[in-house]
Amino acid sequence: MGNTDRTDRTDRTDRTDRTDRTDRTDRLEQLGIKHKLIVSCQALENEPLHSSFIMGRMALAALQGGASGIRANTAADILEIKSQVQLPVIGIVKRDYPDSEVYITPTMKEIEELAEAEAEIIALDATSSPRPGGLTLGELMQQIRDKYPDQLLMADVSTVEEAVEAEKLGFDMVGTTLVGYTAASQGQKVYDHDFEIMKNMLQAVHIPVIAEGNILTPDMAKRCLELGAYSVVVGGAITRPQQITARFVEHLNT
Ligand SMILES: CC(=O)N[C@H](C=O)[C@@H](O)[C@H](O)[C@H](O)COP(=O)(O)O
Repeated sequence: MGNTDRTDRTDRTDRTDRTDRTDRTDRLEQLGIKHKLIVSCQALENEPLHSSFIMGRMALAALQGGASGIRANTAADILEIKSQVQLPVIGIVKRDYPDSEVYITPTMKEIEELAEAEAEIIALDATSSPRPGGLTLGELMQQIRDKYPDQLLMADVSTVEEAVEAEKLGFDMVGTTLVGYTAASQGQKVYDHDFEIMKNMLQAVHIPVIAEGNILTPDMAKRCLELGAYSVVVGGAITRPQQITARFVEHLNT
């Protein structure tokens, strides 16, 4: 009898999870970012363009150029961006914690800030790096899903294994954002060997794969979509003039 009760409860939970997931998949489709360009508008405290006002105008420029979505850091920037453009936002909060290398939306606190700012998608570090407070990614996911069952979640990963794990944990999409930025992916670039890591991720998971990180040219962005990426996120090559300038200068000096 007890077992039957448990089975019924598990079935119900499974059904609810499946319904939530189907709803979220429909909502992702409705955002209109499939096969489209998303522009990341970010400037940290140590960057010349650090300012919510400027990020809002960057987003407006991106909209005028034809972007279909924006990626942004902090609730303040997201609110300003949303006052300028009606585009879906992938929100993150970059915050350093003393006991962890994880800095992209590391804890529930940042998730709450982004949910409050109504980011259509929340992205968080889903690498195997140890998290603040010793919480596992699975434990954090459980907390997020308990509080925000409808929230679309993007896993920023650095390896194929992390992408597989993210899918198992119930993320709605996975991004190549952190390729080259973790110990596990040191020395790699997402575009190496014709985007080999991304191709392997596309083989390994069923959820959408978003190409992000070091996509430097329109050709690269197009290639990502040709290979099957759901969307492509471009940041520095569009919104960080210091990086763009350095690329020109370096080329002139070689
Ligand atoms: C590694 C990390 O912290 N990436 C951050 C994630 O949001 C941003 O600083 C990047 O600009 C963004 O991922 C887009 O990439 P790129 O600027 O290379 O096009």
